Amino acid sequence: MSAKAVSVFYGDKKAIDEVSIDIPTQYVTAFIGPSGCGKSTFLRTLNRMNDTIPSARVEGEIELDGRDIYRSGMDVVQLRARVGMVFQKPNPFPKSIYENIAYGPKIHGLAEGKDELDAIVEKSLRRAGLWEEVKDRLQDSGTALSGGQQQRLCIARAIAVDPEVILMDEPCSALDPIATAKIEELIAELNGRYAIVIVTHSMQQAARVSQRTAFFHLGKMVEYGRTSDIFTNPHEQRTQDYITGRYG
Ligand SMILES: Nc1ncnc2c1ncn2[C@@H]1O[C@H](COP(=O)(O)OP(=O)(O)OP(=O)(O)O)[C@@H](O)[C@H]1O
Repeated sequence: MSAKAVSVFYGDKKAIDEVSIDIPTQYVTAFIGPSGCGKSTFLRTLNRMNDTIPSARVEGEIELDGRDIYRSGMDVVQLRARVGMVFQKPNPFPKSIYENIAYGPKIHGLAEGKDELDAIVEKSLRRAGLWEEVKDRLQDSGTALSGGQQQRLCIARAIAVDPEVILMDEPCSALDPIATAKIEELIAELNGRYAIVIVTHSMQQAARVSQRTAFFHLGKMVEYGRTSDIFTNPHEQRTQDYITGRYG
């Protein structure tokens, strides 16, 4: 995916100012920066989640496989399958574990029959590291799982429709350290198969899970580069100030 000179407005207020970035498939990209700098706003432009906010307006270009995702005629439901999203708070459907995963492949016509659907459900749950924990209770409600399991269920749900990109907006902020560690391990396992973008407030987490980091400040992307460089040798004073805890 790539963004070129993307600005986002809420009414008259500019929340993102001409951000350009390439999001490569082979890396996990972390978005960091102080609260309110626009990380989530920018993340949501990447699968047009901002369309759901009436006052939001996007300028610039965002391409997926070389085609503008804001072009007229773009099927947004299809787009959100190709660019999946995992939110701060796990949000499984109030349906069975099985249905949480099967729903997407069904509506997108990805399975021919029950056997194929079963196979997608199993593969997605395995990939999300949840299969062993739930294989004997696939008909239980997804909402009855622990918070960490629910978040892995949401990741499995995103995987089930075979996305190219997975966007994660602070996916561990509602989880305890053990559940957080599991999600981080999972991100490492998924790395390379999908382009992953993660918004995080934890610089330790960004350093652990990502290979590329973008630092945002006041709606601008101040610096982007290898995560190791951003944390050890940033070029910009504002990045240096943030990572050394001077603000944020
Ligand atoms: N729905 C909205 N309507 C109006 N303004 C909004 C809306 N959502 C966000 N904003 C404003 O846009 C700016 C960027 O917010 P955003 O949530 O993207 O920042 P963030 O860096 O993700 O913050 P945080 O780390 O606290 O989640 C803020 O000034 C915020 O108040």
